[in-house]
Amino acid sequence: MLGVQNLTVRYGSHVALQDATVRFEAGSFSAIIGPNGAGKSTLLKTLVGLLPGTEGRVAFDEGHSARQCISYVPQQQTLDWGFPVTVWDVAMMGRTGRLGWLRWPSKRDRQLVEDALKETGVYELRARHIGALSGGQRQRVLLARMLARQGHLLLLDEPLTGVDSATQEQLMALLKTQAQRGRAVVMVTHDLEQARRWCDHLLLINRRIIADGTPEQVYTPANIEATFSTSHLGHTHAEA
Ligand SMILES: Nc1ncnc2c1ncn2[C@@H]1O[C@H](COP(=O)(O)OP(=O)(O)OP(=O)(O)O)[C@@H](O)[C@H]1O
Repeated sequence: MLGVQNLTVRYGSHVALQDATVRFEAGSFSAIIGPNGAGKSTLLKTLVGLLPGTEGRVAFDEGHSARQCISYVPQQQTLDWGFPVTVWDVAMMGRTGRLGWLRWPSKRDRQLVEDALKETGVYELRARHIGALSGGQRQRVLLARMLARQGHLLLLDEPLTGVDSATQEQLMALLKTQAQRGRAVVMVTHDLEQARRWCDHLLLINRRIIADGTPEQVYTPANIEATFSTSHLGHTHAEA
């Protein structure tokens, strides 16, 4: 459904990602895994279109050419939670765009927001200011905004950070359901074990793609070593 071909991303002279080629399919739940600084967020931001000036190609299959079909959930800590809006308002942004609404919500918009808040378990909190939420509740609100958007491609950057283990399981089940409904779900995570249990497609990266396939294909001692060893990082540095 969505892929990158021979993608290289530089920040100034620093090579964050080198010659990466990968596809993410509809109906598949993918995890991007790697150590800090491996280029995981960079890959996600490239898919969303937030990083111009890259080498290589980002390609969508026919019928999915518009970036409008992407729902992106950035890392929770990159957002301003002091903003004076409610849970309902944030979820509604999935329908109407940014604050200062680009258009007035329709009845369908309101229904989709209500459904999304119920599915993520925060409907009861809909009138609450987002600054008054716990970490796990904030993550659910971000997922509600994502669901309300009704995108075909769901891209999530570390959606499990700051979330207790019971809630993590619920959120993973929710994402799995989205994949089973035919969406392409792509998540950045540090949790290898969780990715192995829930995802059918894993991508190990460390500034380049180390391994790409099913959990069984990808989780070999050699691949784990190549992904997480610091000597490899040094090697890539030298190449860059
Ligand atoms: N805006 C930027 N300007 C300069 N360098 C950047 C920028 N964003 C990221 N980098 C660098 O690019 C590399 C990859 O960053 P990226 O955020 O993609 O890593 P990551 O795998 O998501 O890491 P983490 O697990 O720590 O979130 C890092 O070395 C980072 O310092």
